[in-house]
Amino acid sequence: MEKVNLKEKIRIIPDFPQPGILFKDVTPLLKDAKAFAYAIDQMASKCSSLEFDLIVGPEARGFVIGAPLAYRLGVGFVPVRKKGKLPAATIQGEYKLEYGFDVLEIHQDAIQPGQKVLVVDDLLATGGTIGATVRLVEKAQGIVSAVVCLIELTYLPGRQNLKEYEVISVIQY
Ligand SMILES: O=P(O)(O)OC[C@H]1O[C@H](OP(=O)(O)OP(=O)(O)O)[C@H](O)[C@@H]1O
Ligand SMILES: Nc1ncnc2[nH]cnc12
Repeated sequence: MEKVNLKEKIRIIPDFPQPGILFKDVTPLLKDAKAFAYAIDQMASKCSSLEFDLIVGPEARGFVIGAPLAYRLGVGFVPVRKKGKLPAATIQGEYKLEYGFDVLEIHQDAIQPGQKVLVVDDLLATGGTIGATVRLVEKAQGIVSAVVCLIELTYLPGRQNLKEYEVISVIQY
């Protein structure tokens, strides 16, 4: 596939959603068919040597990236959602964001004990969201093979906060 400069497709919005945050807006990348396909293919190729049975991704941007990656890699997708959205029995975990707190949930029966999981999101900042997602996978007795993100903010301690896990990213700031 023809190379795409993915950084050119990411728009940086200063002071969103609060002062001091440089928000990395992936919507221009998502609406560009070639860039979106190239981004998913780049993520997929970085996963080629890993063993996994499932992708787990957190709401909302983790769905937009995790679901096409699951399709591309030929595995199923399991959603992790913000509190109160999943209909069946759940496991819950609290987490801290670069800009706030929230609770995430996964269906209790979404992962079979021992299944290998790739945790996927659009962006790794502090690692709060992915850390909470990893904890939910492990509470469900899944095994985290790796954490895979499109974007990594290397000026924040996401990778350090996930140091027990392999962390893969395609674009770094
Ligand atoms: O590494 P962290 O500090 O946890 O930050 C990264 C998370 O923040 C964003 O999600 P957000 O909570 O803004 O929700 P959204 O996907 O629903 O927009 C992003 O999509 C990641 O999930
Ligand atoms: N700086 C940032 N840009 C986009 N999404 C984010 N999630 C957490 N921090 C973010």
